[in-house]
Amino acid sequence: MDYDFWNNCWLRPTQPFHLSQAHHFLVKYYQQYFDGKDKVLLPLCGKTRDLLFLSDQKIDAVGVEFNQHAVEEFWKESGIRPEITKVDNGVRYDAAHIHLWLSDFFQLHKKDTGSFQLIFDRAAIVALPLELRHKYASHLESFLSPDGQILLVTMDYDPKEMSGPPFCISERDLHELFPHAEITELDRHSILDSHPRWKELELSYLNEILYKIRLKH
Ligand SMILES: C[S@@+](CC[C@H](N)C(=O)[O-])C[C@H]1O[C@@H](n2cnc3c(N)ncnc32)[C@H](O)[C@@H]1O
Repeated sequence: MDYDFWNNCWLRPTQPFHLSQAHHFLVKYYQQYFDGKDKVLLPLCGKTRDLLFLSDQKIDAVGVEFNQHAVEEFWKESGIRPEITKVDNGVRYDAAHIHLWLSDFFQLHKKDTGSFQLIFDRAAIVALPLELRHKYASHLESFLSPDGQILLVTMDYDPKEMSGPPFCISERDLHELFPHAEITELDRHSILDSHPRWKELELSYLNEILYKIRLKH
C-alpha cells in the first residue's frame, strides 16, 4: 500500500480529485439509485462532500479513509463534531447520518459495517495500482447484500499523456475485475475543466464514466 503517496497528496493545499460539492453523478442519479436506501458505502472516501449530501437526505453515509488528515479536515470543514471511538481496525467517527472509519479499507469487513444495498465508488478503484485491484474488487463485493449494486466511476484518458493515479480502467478491465457481474455504462462526462492540474498536463481528454455493477446470482 502506497501510504507515502497519499500522505504527501494530503499535505498539499488542494487535491485534484476533491470537489467542493457533491459529485455530479451522485446528484444526477440520486433519485434513481440512492433514494430510499438506508445506507451507502463510500470506500476510499477522502473528505468527499458526498458524505454530507447523503446525510442531508437522511441516508447513512459510511465512509472509509486511511489518511487521518483527510478525515480531520472533513469534520473541520463540515463544522460537525462527531463522536470518536477507537476500534480494533482504526477509529470510527459517528455523527447523525455519517459514519467515517479511519482505517485501511482492507482491514474493514462486513461484520464491522453490515452489508449494503448500494456502494458508490468514486475515485476509489482508479486510485489503486493494478496489483491491488482484484483484491479490492472482491473485497468491495463482500460488502454487498444479495440484491445490492455498485455505482462505480472510472477514468478515461490517453495513457500516453498521464501515468496515474488516477488510473485508466476500461469496461473490459471491469469485466475481469467483476467476472460474475452484469456491467452497464450509465453516463460519462468530461472533467478537463475541474482542476488546473489536468490543464497543466495538457491532456487531450479526460472523462469520468459511471457504471452500474450488479452481481449475477
Ligand atoms: C483519489 S482519492 C478519492 C477520494 C474520494 N473518493 C473523493 O471522491 O474525493 C483516494 C483516497 O483513497 C485513500 N486510500 C487509498 N488507499 C486506501 C486504503 N487502502 N484504505 C483507505 N483509504 C485509502 C487515499 O488516502 C485518498 O484519500
